[in-house]
Amino acid sequence: MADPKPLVALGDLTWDVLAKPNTLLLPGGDTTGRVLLMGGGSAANVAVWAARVGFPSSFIGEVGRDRFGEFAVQELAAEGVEPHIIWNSSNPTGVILVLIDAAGQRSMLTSQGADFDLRPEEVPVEVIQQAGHLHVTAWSLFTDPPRQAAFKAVHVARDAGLTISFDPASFQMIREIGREEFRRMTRDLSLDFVFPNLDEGQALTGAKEPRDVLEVLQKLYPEAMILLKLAADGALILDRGNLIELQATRDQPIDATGAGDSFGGAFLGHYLRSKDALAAGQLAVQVAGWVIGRFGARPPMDAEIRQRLERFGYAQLK
Ligand SMILES: Nc1ncnc2c1ncn2[C@@H]1O[C@H](COP(=O)(O)OP(=O)(O)OP(=O)(O)O)[C@@H](O)[C@H]1O
Ligand SMILES: O=C(O)C(=O)C[C@H](O)[C@H](O)CO
Repeated sequence: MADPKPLVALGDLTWDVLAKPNTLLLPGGDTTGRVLLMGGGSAANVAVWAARVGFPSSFIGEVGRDRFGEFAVQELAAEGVEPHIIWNSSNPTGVILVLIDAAGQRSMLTSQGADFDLRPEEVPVEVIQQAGHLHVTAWSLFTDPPRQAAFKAVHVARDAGLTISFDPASFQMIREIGREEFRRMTRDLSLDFVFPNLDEGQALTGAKEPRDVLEVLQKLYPEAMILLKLAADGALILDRGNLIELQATRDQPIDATGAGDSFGGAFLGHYLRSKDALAAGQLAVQVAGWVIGRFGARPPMDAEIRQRLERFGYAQLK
């Protein structure tokens, strides 16, 4: 069968600086460093995880013309994500400081750098027109010009018949933009998939209980599949009236950074091929559970994740 048209994620490609008190961090659990630097950015993470489950994927975003930018782009390419990069000579590559507590919960301080310079005229229209799916996050909606760039990308995608997914990214952002304004902006995007976590779902709807949140979200985005991520309580998917409940795995939480992005990327990578929301959701919780048991959003693949992917028929992956 011919390869499906790629997923293209538009938005942030950054470095995460991960720090956890009293823990020495290095990829693979080595103990020779105190702070771990790992590629991040929500949109880039989604592209990487879609690629890791074997779906053709690409990324559009802006990084500084600096060593961090070059390295971040090389990493994407090594993951099999096709980079479409706008190089910025006046603003550096974004850096996210991630503080992780003993329970694995994280808080972030973001310095978006070049991310927040992406202008509508820099969006490579033909890359979107040749793709099958566009993923955007609320990091692009916080300010102009990336907001206008994201709107342009969505309009191009709609005209070219792509499906579109959206991650609200942060409840603080919903609060800062304002619930009504955030709703207005995102309803205009005519989304096919919305991926909030519980905090974001609550901030968007004013409801408290997950099922109430889901119901209001479905009214706000009637055409979309809603995927409500509930951390240790798994996830709920509302697929046009059909409710799917997903149990979380029992992985020991080390660091929650990027759990939601890995969930989204793995889900999309599976679903866009299979159109099977249950199987894609089951894969997504396995992938996200593996991620929370390790540092960072894109820990190096190991035997454990390969085994999990093999159960879903991904035996051929590197
Ligand atoms: N403690 C946990 N135990 C098992 N699985 C978890 C745990 N925390 C998160 N997950 C898995 O990760 C998925 C996404 O987590 P969460 O609900 O925290 O999303 P998020 O807040 O978007 O994540 P992120 O930290 O990337 O912002 C969950 O649906 C679940 O499958
Ligand atoms: O601030 C951003 O742009 C982010 O996307 C933060 C991400 O969640 C973080 O980098 C996770 O890898």
